Amino acid sequence: MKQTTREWQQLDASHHLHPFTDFQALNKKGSRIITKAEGVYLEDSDGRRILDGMAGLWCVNLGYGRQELVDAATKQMQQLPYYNLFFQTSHPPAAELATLLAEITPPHLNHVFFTGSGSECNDTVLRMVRHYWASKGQPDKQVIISRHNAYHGSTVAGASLGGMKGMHAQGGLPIPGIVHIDQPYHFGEGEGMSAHEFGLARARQLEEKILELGVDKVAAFIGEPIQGAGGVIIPPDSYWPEIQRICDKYGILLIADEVICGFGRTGHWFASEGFGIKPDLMCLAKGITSGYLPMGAVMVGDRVARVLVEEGGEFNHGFTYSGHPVACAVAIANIQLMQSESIVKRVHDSIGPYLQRRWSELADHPLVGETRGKGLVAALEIVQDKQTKRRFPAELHAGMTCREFCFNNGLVMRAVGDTMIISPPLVITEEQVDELVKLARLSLDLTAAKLQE
Ligand SMILES: Cc1ncc(COP(=O)(O)O)c(CNc2cccc(C(=O)O)c2)c1O
Repeated sequence: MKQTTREWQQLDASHHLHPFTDFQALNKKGSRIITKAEGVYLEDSDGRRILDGMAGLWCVNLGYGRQELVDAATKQMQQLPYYNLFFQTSHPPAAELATLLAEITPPHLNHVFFTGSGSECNDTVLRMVRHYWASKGQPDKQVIISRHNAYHGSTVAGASLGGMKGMHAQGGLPIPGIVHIDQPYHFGEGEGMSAHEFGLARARQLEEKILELGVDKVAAFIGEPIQGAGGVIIPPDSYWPEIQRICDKYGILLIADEVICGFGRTGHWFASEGFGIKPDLMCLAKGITSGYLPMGAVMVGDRVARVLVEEGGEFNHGFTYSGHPVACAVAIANIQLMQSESIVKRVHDSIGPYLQRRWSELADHPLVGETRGKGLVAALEIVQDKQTKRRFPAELHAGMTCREFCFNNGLVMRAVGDTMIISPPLVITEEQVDELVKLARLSLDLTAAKLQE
């Protein structure tokens, strides 16, 4: 079906409702048609090459065009394209991937519940932790505490666990039994406190909330080690150890949502290791298959797995595509490539520090109030005044303006409000990091000129 860009755009506008999109605005503008990709580069229907600074949606960790992943999918598709895990059946890819995940995740995480996405992971953990406490004779321990501006997906439970007002406003969310405390966003909400004291203050809101609700009502706390879609909110070092201490003190379960942070993104296989926390449950998706096929997995810690296995009876939950065999085969090949190419070590020891060093040079730009990052995820804050950190008036849409300049200059950067984000494939080279930073600086220059018009 060879079409011109305009023809693709017309078909798309006539029939396709995009996620998180103002449909009318996009139809006026016309969608950008991405037709192929290789390494860290996309190509659009006009042949333009674009450096994918977002690895798709934080997920194409091994980059595009990895033939090993295509071969793994083809082989499994030919062998067994689908079978389910419901009828007391399993298949080799599911058993092999579960074993591999138990090996590469922290030592107390030895059981896997497969899903089809990150949102489905979070729906799973909500039901799982409530079932866990009910199985222990404490059915009233139902509440899950999350954070404002968290992102945990778009299903009803995922969006409710998330803390995004715009999502809660559509569909009558959050559902009961989910409450939110403030996020550890020092740049935006630090109120003049040092990072250390701010991290403790925000973590201690968890203890206040537990005591307000009653320990006998609280099932778990959920958090992204680094909040991704909320704007790459990297908590102060004092934050996570205090959260862990409070969870341990009151015996509530700790859920780490590593859909973005997992699989090497922060320079560790899993960010929980880097932040020194020991989650009872860990949600994984995105990088598990480098985005080549949809997959999610909930890692279940021994404390929870023992109760579910020995006392839980049948856990009435699961999905048609839980542990899809082809997705499992691609995930196995993906993880094995990460191991054989020492991807995580390279992020931790070389390309991660290199990117963070080059990225931090942008802090001298007149528009930039702060740069921050860890491993191969980074952000910068666009401000009108560097000293006071005053933002531009919202109606100027500084972030979206910068994002458009990026695209037009051949770079994908994500804008969350006036925070610009990068999360490139983990295989990016130093030369490509240089190109990314150069294009980012050019886009900031163009944005500054536009905002001063
Ligand atoms: C931490 C976290 N948890 C759960 C999900 C949901 O995963 P699924 O999408 O596979 O159901 C996510 C997904 N994160 C996500 C998804 C789509 C867009 C963006 C963005 O930053 O624009 C971020 C996520 O970042």
